[in-house]
Amino acid sequence: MIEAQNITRRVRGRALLDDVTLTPPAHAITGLLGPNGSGKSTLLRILAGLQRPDHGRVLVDGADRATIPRRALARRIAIVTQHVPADVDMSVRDVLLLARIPHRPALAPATMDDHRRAEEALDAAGLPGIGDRRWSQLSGGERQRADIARALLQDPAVLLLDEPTNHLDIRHRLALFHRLRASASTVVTALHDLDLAAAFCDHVALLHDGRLIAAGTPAEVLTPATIRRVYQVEADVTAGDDGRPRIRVVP
Ligand SMILES: Nc1ncnc2c1ncn2[C@@H]1O[C@H](COP(=O)(O)OP(=O)(O)OP(=O)(O)O)[C@@H](O)[C@H]1O
Repeated sequence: MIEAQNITRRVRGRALLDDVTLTPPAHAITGLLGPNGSGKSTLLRILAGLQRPDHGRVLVDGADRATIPRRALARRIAIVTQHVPADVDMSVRDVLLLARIPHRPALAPATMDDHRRAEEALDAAGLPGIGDRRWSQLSGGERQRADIARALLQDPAVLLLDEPTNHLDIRHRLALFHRLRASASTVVTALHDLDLAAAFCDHVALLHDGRLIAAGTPAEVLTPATIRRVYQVEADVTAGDDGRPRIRVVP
């Protein structure tokens, strides 16, 4: 559905991404892992079309994304960036309704159904009744949850999330991943929390210095040797009853 082929991105001679090929399985959750500065956000931004690669291409349903009209892409791909903009002078409801624009004729106003769905999206995000609040007045965690609700309201075939849990408390982290698991979208999410990745991702891809060094199931990728190599920490990894790895970083 979405595919990165041989992506290289250089800035002032330095490779932020070096020949990265990623094929996230459709309708599954792919965790994009790697230390700070390893290239996760850059890859997500290139997948979303917010940045261009110097080499390589992104395919969407088999077609080069550069050839697909913006509006058609907006119906298929949604992104939640790491730093959700706060200085937006709009109501929460109006921000969410932006997600429906690609789904209706140009310049047509939001429909009753759009309004109903926006309220439902806020309810599902655990934010009932906040539609009239100003976006700029939400807390960091509320804004992150509302922005994820906006992206889901876009009904994207591909949902790209950059550190979607960095402002969320533990309950809302779990709630988010249960929702992602229930969604039909192909999800690619940058994550620092290896336990969360092990528990919920179907597939993980590990970046290190702009290179993809491992990809596969969490059990295949999240081994003590790989964690040591990439994160330079010692970790005990055991298999849970569900076969998924449980990771305990040795202090
Ligand atoms: N516009 C830019 N110009 C120069 N360097 C950049 C630019 N954007 C990103 N970088 C550098 O590219 C590298 C990869 O950054 P990126 O944000 O993709 O990493 P990341 O894996 O998402 O990191 P983090 O986990 O800290 O969010 C970093 O070293 C960063 O400093």
